[in-house]
Amino acid sequence: MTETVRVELGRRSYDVLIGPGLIDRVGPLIEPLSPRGRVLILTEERVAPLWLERLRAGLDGLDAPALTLPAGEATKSWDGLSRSVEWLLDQRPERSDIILALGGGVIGDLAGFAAASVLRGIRFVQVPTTLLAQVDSSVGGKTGINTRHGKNLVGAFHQPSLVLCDTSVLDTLRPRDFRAGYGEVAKYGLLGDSAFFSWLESNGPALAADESLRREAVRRSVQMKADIVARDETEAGDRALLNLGHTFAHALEAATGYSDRLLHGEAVAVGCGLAFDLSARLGLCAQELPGRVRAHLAEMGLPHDLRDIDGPLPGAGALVNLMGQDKKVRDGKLRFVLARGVGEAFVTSDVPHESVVDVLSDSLRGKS
Ligand SMILES: NC(=O)c1ccc[n+]([C@@H]2O[C@H](COP(=O)([O-])OP(=O)(O)OC[C@H]3O[C@@H](n4cnc5c(N)ncnc54)[C@H](O)[C@@H]3O)[C@@H](O)[C@H]2O)c1
Ligand SMILES: O=C(O)C(=O)C[C@@H](O)[C@H](O)[C@H](O)COP(=O)(O)O
Ligand SMILES: [Zn+2]
Repeated sequence: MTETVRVELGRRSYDVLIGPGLIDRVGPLIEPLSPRGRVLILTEERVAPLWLERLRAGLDGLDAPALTLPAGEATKSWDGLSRSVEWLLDQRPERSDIILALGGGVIGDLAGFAAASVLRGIRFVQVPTTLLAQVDSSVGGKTGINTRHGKNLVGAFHQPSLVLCDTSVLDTLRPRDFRAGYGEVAKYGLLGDSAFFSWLESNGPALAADESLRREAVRRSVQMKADIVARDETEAGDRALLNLGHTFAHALEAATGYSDRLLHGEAVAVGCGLAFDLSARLGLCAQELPGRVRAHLAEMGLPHDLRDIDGPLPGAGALVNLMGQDKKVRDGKLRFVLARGVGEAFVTSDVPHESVVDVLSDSLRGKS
């Protein structure tokens, strides 16, 4: 059973297909995009041994050279970009070729940026292999890399031409990577769909083992993202809601060196807990709401407080300084995505500095 969500962006509209077994049909599915072109695959060393040959078999004999990069967030870097771009140029690409990203959000963001840059833009297809990439990073066209100045600070909006979310590919994910992806799934319910959050409270623990529930979670997440992106492709307004928890998350990822100490989805879970703490502290939402959010994140095995992060962290003041690298900063003021309730997020810069420091200090309390 395959579900389709359409991302409506005029002549750059595209489909997101969701269901088991899509990887075996990649050839016929991408053929209409470029009947004569080649497929240039970017992937990484953990995904390639599991899924590359299967994908190639599904390409029905199409010419499809592949570059296999190191796994992990450090690949979403200048070094990863230059290796990708130089390899793509070695293949003597033409504009009728297609770049195919086979991997999680790291490969998707990197390959998308390479696709935006090579020959000033080649079409690309996302075959996301993590829960996070299926529900979030493969859709919407935000591509880019991290630099020493911060997370995702160099990149481009470059929409894919097709997204193939094969839900059976998630079977090989390590449990920790599945849980991290769930951080972004929970985010959707928290930011804009309280019925979805209630559904997740009932069904979240069963998702990892049940393909049809997983497909439903991916479909609802992708549909919400597609609607938001169609309204606001380049984040002039509503799209910033997708950043719930991220002002905190990106600072924490910088503080932990973009390493396995804290995965992006885990940082988002901690950030969502803190965003609800801040909302309650400012009297915007009910005082018991952060407890409800945390109870669900904890049930899903996700961190939700700074004291849940192993190893040393900077103090509250230093974390606030790191938040200053955020793209939502306006006139030097931090902007946050806060909430009046579950599913009722909004963007505001009306947040006293001391309240942010207090929330961070509380969350650090008891940290060893
Ligand atoms: N562009 C966007 O809109 C957007 C949205 C959300 C997140 N992101 C970015 O996405 C990145 C995080 O993505 P991620 O969580 O997918 O990380 P990732 O790409 O590093 O994948 C997580 C881990 O899973 C492994 N893996 C991938 N697929 C697998 C599979 N099928 N079986 C077994 N192992 C597999 C990878 O090797 C890696 O170790 C971050 O850089 C984040 O900033 C971007
Ligand atoms: O697609 C978006 O818009 C998002 O904000 C999705 C986020 O989950 C994602 O982490 C994104 O990469 C953050 O973008 P940034 O522009 O805040 O770096
Ligand atoms: Zn994110």
